[in-house]
Amino acid sequence: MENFYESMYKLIVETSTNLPKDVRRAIAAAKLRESAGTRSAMSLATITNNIKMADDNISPICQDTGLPTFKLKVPVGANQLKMKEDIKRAIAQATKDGKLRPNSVDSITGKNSGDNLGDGTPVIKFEQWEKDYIDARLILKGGGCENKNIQYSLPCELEGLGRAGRDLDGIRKCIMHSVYQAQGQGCSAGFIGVGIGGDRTSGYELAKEQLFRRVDDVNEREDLRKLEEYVLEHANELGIGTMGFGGETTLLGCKIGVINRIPASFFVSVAYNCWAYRRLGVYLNPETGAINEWLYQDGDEVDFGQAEATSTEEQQQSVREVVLEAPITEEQIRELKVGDVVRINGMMYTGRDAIHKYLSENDSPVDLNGQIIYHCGPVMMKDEDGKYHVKAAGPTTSIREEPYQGDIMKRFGIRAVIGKGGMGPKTLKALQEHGGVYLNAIGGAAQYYADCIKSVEGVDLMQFGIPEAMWHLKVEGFTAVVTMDSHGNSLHADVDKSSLEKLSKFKDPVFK
Ligand SMILES: O=C(O)C[C@H](O)C(=O)O
Ligand code: SF4
Repeated sequence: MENFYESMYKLIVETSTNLPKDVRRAIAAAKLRESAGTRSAMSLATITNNIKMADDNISPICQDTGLPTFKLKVPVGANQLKMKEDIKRAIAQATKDGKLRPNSVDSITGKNSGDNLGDGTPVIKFEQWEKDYIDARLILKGGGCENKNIQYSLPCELEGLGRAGRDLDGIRKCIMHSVYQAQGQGCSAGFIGVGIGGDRTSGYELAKEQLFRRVDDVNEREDLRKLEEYVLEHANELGIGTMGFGGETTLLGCKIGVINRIPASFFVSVAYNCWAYRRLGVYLNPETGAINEWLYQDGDEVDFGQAEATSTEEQQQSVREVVLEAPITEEQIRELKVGDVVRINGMMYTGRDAIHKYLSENDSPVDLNGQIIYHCGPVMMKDEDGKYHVKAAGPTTSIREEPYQGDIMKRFGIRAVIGKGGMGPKTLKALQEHGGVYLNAIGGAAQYYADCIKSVEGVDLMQFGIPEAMWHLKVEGFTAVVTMDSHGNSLHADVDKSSLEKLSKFKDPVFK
């Protein structure tokens, strides 16, 4: 097994940096469907650009490299203890090399282990089989989409859809609802794995197992094949679109599996995966551990078309572009409206969960008056001179900061926050009262945004670990869309409302 460590290192690096071809094909098809010039089309262009940049830089597609989860099928007699040790070593090395973000934190204290190793991380699952080779697969599923997983216990009442009973049609309603409730927060357009049956644990297990299926495979069960096709077609009629901006493509894949249950329980478990669907696999020689074959990567190179979606002159004119540089005044903010595209130059400060809690109880280490907060936990690398360089830096889900955001903006005079997925009524009210704006960046576009960051000018609160620290970033041409303005408008609230109306069209029974 002399090559096993090296094979696992390659599997980790490829999974983090090289999006599988079956996923690329689904994204390319979605890009063709969106009308040029819309916000969704522009977002998809940024996404495909980002995928290419990750290829070229061999850097993480998204900064959140998730909870690494390995699934291995091994011949009888293979030494699982040795394999586990090699996998852990490869994880630590890939983290050191900036291919994975240090993502393993103590659940209670929040202390980051720094190397992605710790109790329960990474997840490694073994199964024995009769074949004479090793099948090793890895999925890097980030936190934003993981938080949008959902489990239904049938029968239940669902917003928009009414009663979901204990039958195929009830299952259909749950799956449609799961896509609606995710909105853009799991970085749509997404992929879902569905597990029918089992208990709460094995149901989710089965749902996640479905994410290892190929995007273009066909379910062997006729009833489930029909259900998969139905969901894929109709979920795209909800109008949630890329990043929840509205549009034609909300879902890129739906895979459903079923296992037995016990009479009292009827679970439908849904695992939501963002467009940055990073899962790969290899077949290995069981003696040496060398890679014999890569999975999911067959077929031609995928051409995403032009880097920028073309738009008609009329559409271009309807999108207003504004350049902002901090410190920003209240007047500048009041001029911004939902739909405006903002290009930012100059300074911004990262702040996510730990910083928001900290700022709610303490003074800020820097003057934030007129400044911009970026909800982001980057991947950083230190060079020999002790200088930090950004390896990946896309936005994180903003709604987690909802309890703090409005108060913090008012207290410190912050004028703009950048994140993804939108925020709730409390923040919207604060934006209106204080004169603030919420800017939506494209989730997962970590290479694209890293490229806009010209230098790291400093860092505070490093005790929270790399992703949670407050990084002082100097940016150029950092582009985001105003989705909540200081006049009480929220694109997120609008899309939520209209998609709920559309969801209710799927109330009537379809599968008898
Ligand atoms: O943790 C992050 O950087 C992002 C996270 O995956 C999210 O989607 O919110
Ligand atoms: S930021 Fe978006 S693309 Fe990245 S892991 Fe989170 S949900 Fe996925």
